[in-house]
Amino acid sequence: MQKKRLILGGTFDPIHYGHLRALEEVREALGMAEATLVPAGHPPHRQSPWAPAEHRLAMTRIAAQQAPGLGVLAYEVEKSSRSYTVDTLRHLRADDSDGFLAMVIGMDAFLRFDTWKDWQEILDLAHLVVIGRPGWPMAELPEALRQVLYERRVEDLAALHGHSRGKIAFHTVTALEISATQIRSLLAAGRSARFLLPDAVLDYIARQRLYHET
Ligand SMILES: Nc1ncnc2c1ncn2[C@@H]1O[C@H](COP(=O)(O)OP(=O)(O)OP(=O)(O)O)[C@@H](O)[C@H]1O
Ligand SMILES: O=C(O)c1ccc[n+]([C@@H]2O[C@H](COP(=O)([O-])O)[C@@H](O)[C@H]2O)c1
Repeated sequence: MQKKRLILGGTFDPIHYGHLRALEEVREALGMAEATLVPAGHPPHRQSPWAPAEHRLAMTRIAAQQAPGLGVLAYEVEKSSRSYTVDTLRHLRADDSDGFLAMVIGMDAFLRFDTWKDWQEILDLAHLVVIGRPGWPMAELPEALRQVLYERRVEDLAALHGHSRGKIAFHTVTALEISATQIRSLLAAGRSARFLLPDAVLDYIARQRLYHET
């Protein structure tokens, strides 16, 4: 069955309003009813997330309950191997080879996109929606990515709808300078992280004592 799918992958350690608001704004700008968060199980590029995958999945599910149409794909957490984005996209394409598939990626992640496993295949499996993030200028883009932009960039999100995959669009979202690193530091120092992430996620963190001093 052909679907329209919009995904945002992340370590989500923990998920916060920077993630949620960015995905919400892209979803709305694309005129889509649904969007999916994809927590990474074993991120290939990090030594180790702070919270175990099952807790990051649980926090992501709690956050997703806040909005109708927001879903969570547990695929990367449920498989034992490393979470390469290309594998997840192949998995989604196995279900729906022709449907519209777009992946949101922050500018900080896009600047290193040419180091991702089979990154050129990723571009043939899905659209990329690159969102601006405070402090990460485009000027730092490596040459390989400049070339890819030259070949694949479209003017705006609306132009993606003419294709099911393979294009890159930039979209500016409300700049929320929130990071999971900042939240972990605040909590470890015994300080408040309220209003940076959903209260229900904070309650879960407190119950599970995930980032607090021991
Ligand atoms: N405040 C934000 N605004 C827009 N995009 C964001 C924001 N925070 C994270 N993202 C994007 O969301 C995706 C997942 O991010 P991730 O889970 O690594 O969060 P993070 O806050 O960057 O975490 P950490 O501080 O641990 O590196 C990435 O593509 C990242 O660029
Ligand atoms: O597949 C890869 O090689 C790859 C390399 C770096 C990052 N990613 C994915 O990019 C997303 C954002 O990563 P991060 O570190 O910002 O949470 C997350 O879904 C990662 O699995 C994927």
